[in-house]
Amino acid sequence: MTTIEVFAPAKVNLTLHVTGQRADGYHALDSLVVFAGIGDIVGVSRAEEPSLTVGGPMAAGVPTDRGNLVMKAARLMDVAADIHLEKHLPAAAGLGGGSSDAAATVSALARLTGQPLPDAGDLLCLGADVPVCLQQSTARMRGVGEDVTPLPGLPELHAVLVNPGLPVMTQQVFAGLADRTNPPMPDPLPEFTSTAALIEWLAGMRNDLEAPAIAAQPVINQVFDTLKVTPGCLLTRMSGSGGTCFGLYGDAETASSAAGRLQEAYPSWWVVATVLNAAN
Ligand SMILES: C[C@@](CO)(OP(=O)(O)O)[C@H](O)COP(=O)(O)OP(=O)(O)OC[C@H]1O[C@@H](n2ccc(N)nc2=O)[C@H](O)[C@@H]1O
Ligand SMILES: Nc1ncnc2c1ncn2[C@@H]1O[C@H](COP(=O)(O)OP(=O)(O)O)[C@@H](O)[C@H]1O
Repeated sequence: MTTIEVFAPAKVNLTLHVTGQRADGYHALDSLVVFAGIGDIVGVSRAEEPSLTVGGPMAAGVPTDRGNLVMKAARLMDVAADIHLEKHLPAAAGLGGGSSDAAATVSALARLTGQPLPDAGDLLCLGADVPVCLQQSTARMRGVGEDVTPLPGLPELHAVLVNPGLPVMTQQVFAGLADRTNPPMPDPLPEFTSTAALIEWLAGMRNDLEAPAIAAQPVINQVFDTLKVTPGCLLTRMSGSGGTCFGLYGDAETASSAAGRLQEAYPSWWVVATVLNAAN
């Protein structure tokens, strides 16, 4: 029996500007999206009836029924498959775990069956993050998530991702926005010749969802405070609708030592040192 495995990396929003709201309630975004070295793994093989097993260190609480986005992705492809999902990413964390799993499922099933990939509109129905997650490469994401422009050549970044273990509901965070019409990033984006230049520019950008996410889960403030004082931390920001925040560092060793300190001080938090944008 042929099994196809696809890596589903964490999505990290280096910036997330909310620039408007559509009549259907969805928000217009302008976001610089990168992918991390950590992620879930999706394995698919053909079956008589659809089935799903979920394992891995972050499996607790992840749906194992038709509500799982990997099952929705298989239904969209109209393929009966045995799916095994190995969760390494926290759920409801601003890392697009479910979206990345769904995109990986679509890719895996397309390879398994030879079917074409679904069109952009169908992918968007699985989740606003699914189109960018299908690309798995650095991009500027606009619209509600359907407008994905690849951004090759961005310098790679050494990061620590920190999630305090409390789920954050994306819909609730968008609903808590005080202002829905904020400035986009510059167009075109500047060209970055070094990591330092990129981080300096990022410091002038924003994640507009930080304030409503902190209102929903005040522990995010503690994550920021803790990350900021780790030696060598150059920038902190929240990813997506939270609660995962990231710190950026000048090199892998400094990031890894910051992660070690954080994990020791907060054993219940999910802490990972990783490279963002490596395969870019
Ligand atoms: C905020 C972002 C930023 O990358 O990331 P996450 O926090 O999910 O990782 C995404 O836009 C989330 O994408 P995704 O999680 O796939 O969103 P969906 O399931 O389509 O939508 C969840 C809810 O978020 C709100 N939503 C989502 C996207 C968008 N452009 N406008 C919205 O208002 C809607 O209230 C929707 O009901
Ligand atoms: N494969 C999946 N992995 C994680 N969560 C999933 C998955 N499929 C469905 N879900 C549901 O989607 C919700 C959002 O999870 P997730 O996609 O990880 O959020 P975020 O994009 O904020 O990181 C979870 O609360 C969970 O119930």
